[in-house]
Amino acid sequence: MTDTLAVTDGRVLTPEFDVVRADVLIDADAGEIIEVGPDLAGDAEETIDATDSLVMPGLVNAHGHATMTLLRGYADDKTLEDWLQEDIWPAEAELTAEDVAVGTRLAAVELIRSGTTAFADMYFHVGEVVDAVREAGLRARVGHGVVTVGKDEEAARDDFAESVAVAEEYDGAADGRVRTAVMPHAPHTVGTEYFEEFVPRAREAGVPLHFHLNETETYIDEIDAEAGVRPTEYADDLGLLAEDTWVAHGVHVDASEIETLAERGTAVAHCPASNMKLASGMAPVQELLDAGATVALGTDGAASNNDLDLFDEIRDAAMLGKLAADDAAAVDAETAVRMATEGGADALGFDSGRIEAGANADLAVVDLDAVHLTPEHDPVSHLAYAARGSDVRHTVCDGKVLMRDRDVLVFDEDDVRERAQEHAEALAARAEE
Ligand SMILES: N[C@@H](CCSC[C@H]1O[C@@H](n2cnc3c(=O)[nH]cnc32)[C@H](O)[C@@H]1O)C(=O)O
Ligand SMILES: [Zn+2]
Repeated sequence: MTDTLAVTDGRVLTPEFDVVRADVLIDADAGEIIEVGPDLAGDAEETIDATDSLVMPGLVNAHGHATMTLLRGYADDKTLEDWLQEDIWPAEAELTAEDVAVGTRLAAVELIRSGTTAFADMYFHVGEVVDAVREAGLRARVGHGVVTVGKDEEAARDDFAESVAVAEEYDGAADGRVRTAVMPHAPHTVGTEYFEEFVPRAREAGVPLHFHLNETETYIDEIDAEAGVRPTEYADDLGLLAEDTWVAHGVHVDASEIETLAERGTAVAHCPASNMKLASGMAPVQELLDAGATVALGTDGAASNNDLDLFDEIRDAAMLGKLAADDAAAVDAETAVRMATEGGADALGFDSGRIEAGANADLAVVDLDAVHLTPEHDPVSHLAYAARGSDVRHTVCDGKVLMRDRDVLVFDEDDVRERAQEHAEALAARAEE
């Protein structure tokens, strides 16, 4: 007999965005939703209570660098270029595999606490990331980030080759919860000849690609100077754009680039908090959506955010989307919540982000019994504009309970925090030597 779990006595956010009273019955072994409907508790071996709560799809963080939690608050208030070159890259040069293990666990606890069940990760020491994901019970699309600028030919080729090898090695790890992608950092930080050599190899390996696109004007100028075209056209010519590819940011995309992304089916992971903090600009999210592009949400690394609470991104995406469009009706509440759930799942290629029979059992149960959520006119409005990660009571991923009544079950949280503090201090000391 299969293990079953029922989420009982709550209200459920349906794929149509109706809110209905229903239980959710889950096959915990298969990690799938069996049924959504009334009175299913009797059929289950284990139950979790959702009284006064809203059961929503687990949030999907579609762009980030989990280990960068160790650099949270390390360097703030700078442009992207200065911040990376003066602070982040020197610190990352000192990062060890153990730092990645510790930092990714810290990120995992934060994600679970705020109802995120799937995330994307572009970093290095990917084996450590995979181990942390396995232990956390989360779902992730991970990859090794490639930078070739400043490297000699051999080191550059090794870096890209490693990204392909890592993607092949770990795809399907952690009972299939880990999927992979080849992750060249950005069009301007990887040389053309390396894209030409390795993109076909990534396609042969059957894995997606993920990279930063048009994050700042400076980055666009670099491609313009080198190739005389917009970066999206440059990426398209190199075969980088496809349905299973998703890009981060897409801040400064013009009308023809928006059309290209939509035509290729390449999703955009919008990172509003990171874009505001680094003053990168305002992504034309409503225009992307109107063109038919899939838009997901990401936090980016914690060092440019400075947390991993996707409820902030939902709210920021709605707010910034209105400002960018100069239209208060742009990026409405439902749209913003959809980007953080089904948009992210579609971008990352997971059958999650919807609470319906047959989908992955990835859920967040949000406690609506709170002063800042009173009164209730429209729960979807609350999810977009008033709820926060700390309102999440239970987190379920792949049919397993990762957090119950705000108690994270998969890690010793105090131990994770203590080790993160130690590793962050030692890292900062090495970087300043
Ligand atoms: N193997 C590469 C590492 C690339 S990982 C991905 C990189 O993205 C960097 N990163 C973090 N946030 C941002 C951002 O907002 N824009 C661009 N890069 C970022 C991060 O610091 C990390 O170095 C190397 O040898 O340097
Ligand atoms: Zn990034």
